[in-house]
Amino acid sequence: MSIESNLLKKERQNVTFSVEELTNVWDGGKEDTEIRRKVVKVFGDDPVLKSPPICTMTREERYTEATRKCVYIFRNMLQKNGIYPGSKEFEHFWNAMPIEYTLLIHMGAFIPCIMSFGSEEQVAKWLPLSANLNIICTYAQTELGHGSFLRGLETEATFDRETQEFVINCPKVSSMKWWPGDMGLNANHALVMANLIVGGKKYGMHPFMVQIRDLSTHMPLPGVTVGDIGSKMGFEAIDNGFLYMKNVRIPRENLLNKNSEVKPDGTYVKKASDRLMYGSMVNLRVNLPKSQAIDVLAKACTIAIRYSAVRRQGLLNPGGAEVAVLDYTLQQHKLIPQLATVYATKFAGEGIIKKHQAFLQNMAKGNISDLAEIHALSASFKASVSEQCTEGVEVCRRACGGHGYSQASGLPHLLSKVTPTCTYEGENTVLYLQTARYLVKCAKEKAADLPESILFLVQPIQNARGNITSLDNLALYFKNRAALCVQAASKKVNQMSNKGLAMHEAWDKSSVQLVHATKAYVIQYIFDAFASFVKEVKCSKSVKEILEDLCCLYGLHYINNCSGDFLKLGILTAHHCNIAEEAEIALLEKLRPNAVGIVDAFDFTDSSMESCLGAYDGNVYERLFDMAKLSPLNKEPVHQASYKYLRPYLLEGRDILEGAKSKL
Ligand SMILES: CCCCCCCCCCCCCCCCCC(=O)SCCNC(=O)CCNC(=O)[C@H](O)C(C)(C)COP(=O)(O)OP(=O)(O)OC[C@H]1O[C@@H](n2cnc3c(N)ncnc32)[C@H](O)[C@@H]1OP(=O)(O)O
Ligand SMILES: Cc1cc2nc3c(=O)[nH]c(=O)nc-3n(C[C@H](O)[C@H](O)[C@H](O)COP(=O)(O)OP(=O)(O)OC[C@H]3O[C@@H](n4cnc5c(N)ncnc54)[C@H](O)[C@@H]3O)c2cc1C
Repeated sequence: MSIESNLLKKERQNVTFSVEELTNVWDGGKEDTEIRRKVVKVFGDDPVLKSPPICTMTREERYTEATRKCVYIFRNMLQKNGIYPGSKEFEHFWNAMPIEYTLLIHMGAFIPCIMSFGSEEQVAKWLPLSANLNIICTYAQTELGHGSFLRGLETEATFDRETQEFVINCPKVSSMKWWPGDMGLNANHALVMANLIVGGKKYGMHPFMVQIRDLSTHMPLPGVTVGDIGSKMGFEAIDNGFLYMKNVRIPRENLLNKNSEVKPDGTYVKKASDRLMYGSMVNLRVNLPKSQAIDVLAKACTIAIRYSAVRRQGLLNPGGAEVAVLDYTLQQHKLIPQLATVYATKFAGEGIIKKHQAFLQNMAKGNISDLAEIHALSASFKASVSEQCTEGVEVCRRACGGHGYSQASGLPHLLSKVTPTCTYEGENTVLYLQTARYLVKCAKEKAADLPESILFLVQPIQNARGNITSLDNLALYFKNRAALCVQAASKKVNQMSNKGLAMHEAWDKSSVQLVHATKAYVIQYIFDAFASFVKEVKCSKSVKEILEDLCCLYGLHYINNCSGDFLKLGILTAHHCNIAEEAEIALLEKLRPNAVGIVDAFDFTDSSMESCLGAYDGNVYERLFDMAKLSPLNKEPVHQASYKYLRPYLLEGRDILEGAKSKL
């Protein structure tokens, strides 16, 4: 056993709580842990799902491997292993997925969309085909020229009464669909968001099923120009695509018509609120943070904390032995708060998923009264979590020094996976502004007209009592700050408008404060939800203590990072801020011996991380060396480029050096 493995073994011996029990809490119960492990094992044991490490493959190989494996998973493995939407197995399915995958937009975005936009007959037609991969369909909304401002989308679907068809056109280069996942190479259909035009009248964005490739040859159909948009910062395996359509004709029935319909005579019938057109985005914003951001940060923490526990660098005591970098207070200050973020966002996210499920049940009965609340909550939650996790992964990467820059650490891959969560499914600033709109409206309402989650905005500010670092008091500081920030931002909008500015100008001039207020709102939501979870969860004292400490650390770390705000608003005094700083440092010291145990509790398999720094056994140096040997550049002892370009000068060097030697 290597020295490094021994060091991790010792770390594990010092852990003061049951790692298995924390795993159960993380998974949602003992039974869930068993199910997750079962799913992970089935996938992990299957030889068809083995591939070379991603950092040794080209982009083309990565796309090919990911497609090969996903087709196998979706066609052969899901049904066979009882993994279907609604099952417990499905909830843990992400943990078993290969490190890279394609067909995500088809499975994760298109299928939910067909279910929310399609009539019963349309769902009956398209759902089995797509579930069996008999068709592959992308979600084509964003265009080259517009992504955020959906009313600016330019693709048109014009109704031709004569032929009972819609004619799809991208009038300009800027109107071509750009970015949709699975679209470049795999999809033969696209759910296209286009402006509906009937009899010269525009009815706004509607969803259309458009076939883009031939069913037998997979060649693009007449009028369709489609392909891959090229290399990106990450997502090498995914064929994000472009799609240009010129006079592409589709049958009238291909307008997904659950919410609105065009009759054969051209009559437009609206069956439900326009807002439901945005429903698919709410659905993804609620569901993507866990798998695409929180788990990614959890993996980055696992890698950085295990590595920091084995990496020896420098001395704490003059004359003493070299210490693990995790023993430095500053390294703890970088990494342990990231662990707190993982826990806070995961448990707060579960609350939002439950709220969304309740909303969907009500919607099925025709009641969409909670739509504004769930839209505001999911938009700001997606924005805040993606931001916190992206920052957190980069902190973890840099905390691994030089090796964190190597693809072999697994950290650059995680960073490039989490970064676009700040952009896709709604650019974060744009989403914060959506929530701000709701908050400003709520701030003007009477308490009786507001949902419980927002009531604090209009209630009198309460003073904290007793220990300032108690979870109750921390929750109160966050609530007070959110209420005061929202009130201040609303006041600014009003003042600007009273000065004579048009409402949209007043809004833009106040937008810095509005986004700040929204961030304050969503952080109070996350803290409150995590604190409530910690209070209610049934577990042993030692596990509860870990969760309480993580919750307290989440609150204190946030407050210490923006204490100016709390001071400015009169919520905390300088004396309170000093106490909060010291309390955070004390918590870091307290959590340090359990840090490896806490990341072990995430229970990630080595193959799900592909990290030389983060493997369970801690054998970092051997793994780094082995991975370097696999680099395609090391295939031959001398690379062709050296022979081709360097050799003439190297030979000159040889002659000079050997000449010098013979003169000696
Ligand atoms: C086997 C696999 C299993 C999978 C499991 C699932 C796991 C998931 C994993 C999937 C990973 C996903 C990977 C990547 C996906 C990327 C896909 C995309 O980016 S796709 C592209 C994503 N693209 C984007 O996200 C685009 C972002 N842009 C937008 O969303 C909109 O254009 C806008 C909302 C910002 C403005 O639009 P505009 O028309 O100017 O609107 P106004 O401002 O004038 O407001 C009008 C009124 O509407 C209201 N309202 C608004 N939204 C909503 C809503 N959602 N709801 C309700 N209401 C909403 C608003 O409050 C207001 O109300 P009021 O005040 O009047 O009462
Ligand atoms: C990896 C990846 C996968 C994607 N997958 C898909 C997909 O499957 N399907 C699909 O349809 N799309 C997809 N997209 C596109 C994605 O949804 C858009 O990129 C996103 O919605 C942002 O829109 P945009 O690119 O137009 O940014 P822009 O809106 O142009 O943003 C540029 C800047 O302008 C700012 N800005 C914009 N509006 C405002 C405003 N009102 N006030 C203040 N500031 C503003 C933004 O904050 C940002 O700083 C994907 C994108 C990526 C990166």
